[in-house]
Amino acid sequence: MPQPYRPSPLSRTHARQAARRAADGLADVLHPLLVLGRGAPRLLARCRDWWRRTPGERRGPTLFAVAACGVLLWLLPYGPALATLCLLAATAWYGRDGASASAAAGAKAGERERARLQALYEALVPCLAPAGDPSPEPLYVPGGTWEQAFEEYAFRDGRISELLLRYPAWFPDGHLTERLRVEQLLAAKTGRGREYRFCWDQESNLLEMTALEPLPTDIPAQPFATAPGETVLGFTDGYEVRGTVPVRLLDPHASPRHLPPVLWRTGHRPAEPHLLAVGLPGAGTSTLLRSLALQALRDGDVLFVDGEGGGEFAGFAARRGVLGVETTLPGALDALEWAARETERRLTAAGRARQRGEDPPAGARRPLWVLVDRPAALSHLARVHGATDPQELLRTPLRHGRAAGVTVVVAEQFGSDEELADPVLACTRARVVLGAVSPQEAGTVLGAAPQTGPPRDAPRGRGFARLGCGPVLRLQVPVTPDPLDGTAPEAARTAVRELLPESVRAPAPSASAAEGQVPVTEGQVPVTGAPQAT
Ligand SMILES: Nc1ncnc2c1ncn2[C@@H]1O[C@H](COP(=O)(O)OP(=O)(O)OP(=O)(O)O)[C@@H](O)[C@H]1O
Repeated sequence: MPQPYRPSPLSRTHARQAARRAADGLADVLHPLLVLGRGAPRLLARCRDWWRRTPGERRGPTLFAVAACGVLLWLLPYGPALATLCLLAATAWYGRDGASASAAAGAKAGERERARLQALYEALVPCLAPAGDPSPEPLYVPGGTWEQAFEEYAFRDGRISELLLRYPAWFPDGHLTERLRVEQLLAAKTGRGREYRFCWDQESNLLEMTALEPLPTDIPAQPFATAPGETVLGFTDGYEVRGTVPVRLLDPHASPRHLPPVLWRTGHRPAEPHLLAVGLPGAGTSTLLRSLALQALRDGDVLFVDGEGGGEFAGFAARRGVLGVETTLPGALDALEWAARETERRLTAAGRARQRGEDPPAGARRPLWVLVDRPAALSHLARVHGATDPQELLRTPLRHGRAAGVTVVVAEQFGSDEELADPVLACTRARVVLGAVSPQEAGTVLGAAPQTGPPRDAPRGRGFARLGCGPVLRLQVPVTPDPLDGTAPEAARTAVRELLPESVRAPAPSASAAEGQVPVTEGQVPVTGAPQAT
């Protein structure tokens, strides 16, 4: 049966490019007409404004002077032609690109929009117009109008969606608190419940505000199309990252979308080999760990240490590639001691192989992920019982994990993050913050404050990510619930179940596939069954 014709994305792109080229060509040909068409309403608007500003007693003489000039031009040889030429020149001048943007915008703005812009301007006056402003012509003055400060704007659904405003040169735009004051005011006055991106152009004293579309919250766990060594932390805005991955949505009837992922590179040469995620309670850090574990299990082994002991990772127990799910202090200590020894063993094995001019053995190459949820709780217990601090045991995997193919991910809650040990803070250069935290709080974890702040009703799994010294990206973690959590949507739990490796009780698929894996069930200490542990 012949298949229905489905245009490929490439041909659509070509069609779009062809249409764009045709439109560009047409715009070039019609450019003079477009300039005149743009200039005429601007000129009219200026004349109307000027007429409105002219006091009543001067309107009569002005009209008389204009009429006299008109008659004179009419009588002069070539007068009408000269007048028409002057009018065309003036129209073209006002129609040029960037000419009198605010005046043009003002002409387009309706009464309600003008009122909104004026209200916003007046709200900004106390922030941007202090007593004793030294500028001869202040941009922000009580009783001033928005046209003098707002260069560009756009409305969407009756609310301001974009704004480019000029701020005074004296404004301390290098101070985070001063910036945040203006940003919070703008966000509050332009409509709550939305997220905004603020770009401060310090060279030109311009602030650009853009209302952002919400990030999609219906992306289930799935095998993402990534290169080896790449892990999807979540999804972000299209303008921040290059490239997209095809994504299936929770709704089985919805067509797949191409979304921009936040990709974290792990393996032997990454700049950010370990990750620290800090979140508000219930914001989704355990979910992030589950999402990472499902991706890591495609070609590696995973060891869970759950400091809270809430059974968040019980669904992973007794699965192939899962070396352990430790929920108690003794179990966690044994597991982390093993992870430290395993890191050393891999380093030694890889070093010896290199001396012989060979590749490291497969057992030293297979990625190992150590996922630690709430280590501060374990450290507290260890202090009480006089045991070794589990975070200290992470020192070796954190310091040498990169060369040994060991990746450490630590998740902690705000409030307990001060109890994170130095090695954890020093070696985790990939950072994630989850929950509706203030930009300052996010900045303490990420090392730079985000240009946006999450709305008060931030969905679960929403936050920010920063890889090394890169930009702060908005992040939405895929829906990856505990498959045993009855409150989570069934479709999302099924997606997780489908990705979980087989149970260790199922017959091994083949000897080579099981190489380097020794399954350990929940509560078992990985050290006893650790592969090639020395
Ligand atoms: N990205 C997400 N999309 C949808 N639901 C989520 C997401 N992240 C978390 N949730 C839901 O929010 C609830 C809390 O998630 P999770 O247990 O991961 O949070 P947490 O930060 O570990 O909190 P706590 O440490 O207090 O348990 C769960 O019901 C989970 O299914």
